[in-house]
Amino acid sequence: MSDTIKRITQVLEERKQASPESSYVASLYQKGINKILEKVGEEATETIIAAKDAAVSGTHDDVIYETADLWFHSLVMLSSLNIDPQQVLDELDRRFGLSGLEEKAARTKNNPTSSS
Ligand SMILES: N=c1c2ncn([C@@H]3O[C@H](COP(=O)(O)OP(=O)(O)OP(=O)(O)O)[C@@H](O)[C@H]3O)c2ncn1[C@@H]1O[C@H](COP(=O)(O)O)[C@@H](O)[C@H]1O
Repeated sequence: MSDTIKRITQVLEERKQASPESSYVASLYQKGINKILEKVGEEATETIIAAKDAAVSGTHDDVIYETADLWFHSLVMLSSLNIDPQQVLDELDRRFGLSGLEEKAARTKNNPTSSS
């Protein structure tokens, strides 16, 4: 796992014992999964808007900032569900080198009614 993800994951785990008054992450845990998912959705939307702006303006600062917010809140979501981010990285590793088009063709062949 990257050192950055490892360090953040460790802090997110520690924040499960922290008070919501002293920690943003603890305040999210206290508000619960629906609030955390709301933040993920909000940050995803802000990332899309920033990326559309970046595609026109060519400036990248906002899209980097918003993507960091999105990744961070996704890590909070995983942590709140007690899912190790390494499992997501393992899944990406498993897919590495497997063409998305081939994977989709195999999936459609096995389940012809699947539309996604
Ligand atoms: N990486 C982050 C990080 N990225 C973004 N944020 C916070 O995420 C929030 C983003 O939400 P918004 O932009 O919508 O701001 P907001 O209006 O305050 O949010 P709402 O009140 O609407 O929920 C801001 O409060 C940011 O400060 C983060 N907060 C914490 N971390 C990491 O988590 C660690 C633990 O943080 P604490 O639990 O606060 O100590 C920190 O040391 C950092 O490493």
